Amino acid sequence: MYYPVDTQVGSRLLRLVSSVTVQLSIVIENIFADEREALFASQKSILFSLGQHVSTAGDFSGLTEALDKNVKSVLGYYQSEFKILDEDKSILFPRVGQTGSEGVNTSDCLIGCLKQTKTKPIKDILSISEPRLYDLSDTSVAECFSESSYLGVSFVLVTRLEVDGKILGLWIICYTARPEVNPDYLNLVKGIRDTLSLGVFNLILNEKIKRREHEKSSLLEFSRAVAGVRDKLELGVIFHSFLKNLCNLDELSLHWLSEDKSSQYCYLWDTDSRYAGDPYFMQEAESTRSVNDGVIDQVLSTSAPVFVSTEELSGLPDCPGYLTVFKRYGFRSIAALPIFKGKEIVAVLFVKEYHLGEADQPLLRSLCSQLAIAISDLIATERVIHQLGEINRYKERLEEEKIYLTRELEITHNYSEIIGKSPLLDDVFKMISQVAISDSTVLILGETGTGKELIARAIHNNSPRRNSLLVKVNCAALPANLIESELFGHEKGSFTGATERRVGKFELANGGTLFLDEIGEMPPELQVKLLRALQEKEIERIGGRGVIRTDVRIVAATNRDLEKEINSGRFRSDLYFRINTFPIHLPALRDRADDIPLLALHFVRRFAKRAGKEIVHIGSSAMKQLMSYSWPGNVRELEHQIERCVLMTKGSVIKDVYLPSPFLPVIVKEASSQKFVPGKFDDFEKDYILKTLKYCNGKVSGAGGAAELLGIPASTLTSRMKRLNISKKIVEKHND
Ligand SMILES: Nc1ncnc2c1ncn2[C@@H]1O[C@H](COP(=O)(O)OP(=O)(O)OP(=O)(O)O)[C@@H](O)[C@H]1O
Repeated sequence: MYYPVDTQVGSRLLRLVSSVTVQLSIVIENIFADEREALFASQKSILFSLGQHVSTAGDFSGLTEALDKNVKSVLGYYQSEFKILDEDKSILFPRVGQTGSEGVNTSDCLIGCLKQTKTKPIKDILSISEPRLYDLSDTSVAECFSESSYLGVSFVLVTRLEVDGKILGLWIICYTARPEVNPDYLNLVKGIRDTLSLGVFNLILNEKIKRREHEKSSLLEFSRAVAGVRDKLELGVIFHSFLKNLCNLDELSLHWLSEDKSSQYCYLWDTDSRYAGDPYFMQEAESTRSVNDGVIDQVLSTSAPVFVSTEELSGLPDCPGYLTVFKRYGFRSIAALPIFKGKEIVAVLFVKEYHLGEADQPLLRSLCSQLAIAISDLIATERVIHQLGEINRYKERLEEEKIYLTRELEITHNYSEIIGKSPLLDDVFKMISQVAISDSTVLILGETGTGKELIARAIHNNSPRRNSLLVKVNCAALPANLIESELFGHEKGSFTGATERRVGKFELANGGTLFLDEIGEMPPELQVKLLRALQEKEIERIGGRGVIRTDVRIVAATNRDLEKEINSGRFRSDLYFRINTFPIHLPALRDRADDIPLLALHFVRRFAKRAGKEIVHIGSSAMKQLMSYSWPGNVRELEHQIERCVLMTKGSVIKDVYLPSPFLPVIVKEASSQKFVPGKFDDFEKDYILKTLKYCNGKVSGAGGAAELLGIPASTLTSRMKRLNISKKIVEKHND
């Protein structure tokens, strides 16, 4: 309804209205100003209180608590989160400490949600300095906040945290419904963000300082631990505990490179890992391999960590087994990290599914370079110990050789010549030249004193083994219980009396020839062991823990009829067949009488020289006697006979020989003239030896000694005397 206004009344009214309007405007303006001031004051007090709480927050958890306490109700959010950039700004790490409504800790959902800053939406978000609201139903950004949407968040207001132009990360405010974001709200958010930025900056700095201190103390602890390491085992334990605990590295294996970087082998591995006990891994890892496995070669060429998925691995053309094992045990990826000693890469560390954070690198690098120094020290020590062991073994062998050669020198005379031109000896020479060059086992058969040892030496000296030792073992001269140790050696403490470790004759003869003299006397239990050693070319020291490979040529000799010995059960037929591959029969001296003058003159020259006499000839009657004697003791007997003649001869010609023929029939006669009384063979043997000793006035060895008369070596007689309990006293008693 419209009322016409009296112009006078109307203009008065208009003036009144306009002055009221002015007044009203002033009042309203004042009210607004008051309200803004109140809002400003409340924002100021919020920011003030927040600032106080932020400055005392010791970590991101405290920071979030401070936020929730001071601004959560004002901003009306559901939860808020921080994502902080790593040092090289390539990754956004969610920081532990986000709390949801009612204090629900959601941090677990966010662990591991790393964001690569190079990817499109994250890159864009980081480039905006002003707070921006994102609707999570928009798929182009939802992926960046996937963990939030999982918690029922539908909007996020994201703002960059920065101090002096240095971007620190993002503050993400999460809402379950669209918030009303007006300019006042935005101003408050910005104010809070600036306070938070300072808090975050301080926290990051604080963390850095703490990390450095931790690094320093860890390194100190590590070097202390490593300094006390004595062996690989101890180093392995330290290696695992430090790298696992400090750098969170798991399932480790360290591959050491050769000096020329062409090959590598696994030096240490995680004994707790699932694959550690896998025989395939062990076999693969412990053997030396080329570095060209598609991974280590990459590390070497780039001098940087290499990350490979196990899928990729199995596609590599020559992928070694130790890498494929990782796939078999379910690893999705492997990191291969170079380990430096100074500037040189000395090893590569394989780690399971590992993301190498920038922050971990300095500590890891320092730990690894200390480890590398420790390993190279250990390897150098191992090498020195190994070399010392080798030197000691070598010294031991040289020592044994020296003892042996000295002993040999004492007991042997001149074996360089085999004297004789008879057709029978010629046949022997032919056989020696046939067999010497081969590695065949030779069995020399012949009566005592026919020169079997001489032939054995000739075989050795004409064989390719001549520069190594010919080692002799007299199987008859040693008691049965000692022959085994003599042949195979023993470890210290392996039996009573084994006070020192001893290298056996088999080992001593390695590369050379072992002469088993009087093999027919070897005790049956040892014959089995000898057969095994000959067949398998391996021996075992008494009390030893492993077998020792040997390369020995065997020459055996006996004056026994081995076939008879087999029939009587004293010699193993299998051993006989093993050693009888190339038999050489030495003729008895009586069967090659043509050689007697040559041999006799040879011995005259030798003994005359030794006695300082000038004897040049053997008279014809003496020679006749020598030629007609039957020589049961063969060349040895002739040798001793001539020695005696030389000693007895005054002029330059040997006119008389002193052959033992008169005495032997005496004994035989005496024995045969008596009425036969059956008795033990040992008793008969004992009696016979005693009588011979009596005849020789107790002289065992040398010219005119009992051994010569009995036609056996002095060592054999001594051992038989021991066995039959014939002591010096008994001999003397017998003489009385
Ligand atoms: N043809 C020879 N020329 C020179 N000396 C010889 C010859 N044959 C044997 N002798 C000498 O005779 C001695 C006995 O020789 P050897 O010890 O080789 O005999 P053997 O057959 O091994 O005796 P045994 O069976 O008793 O052990 C040695 O001193 C050796 O030098």
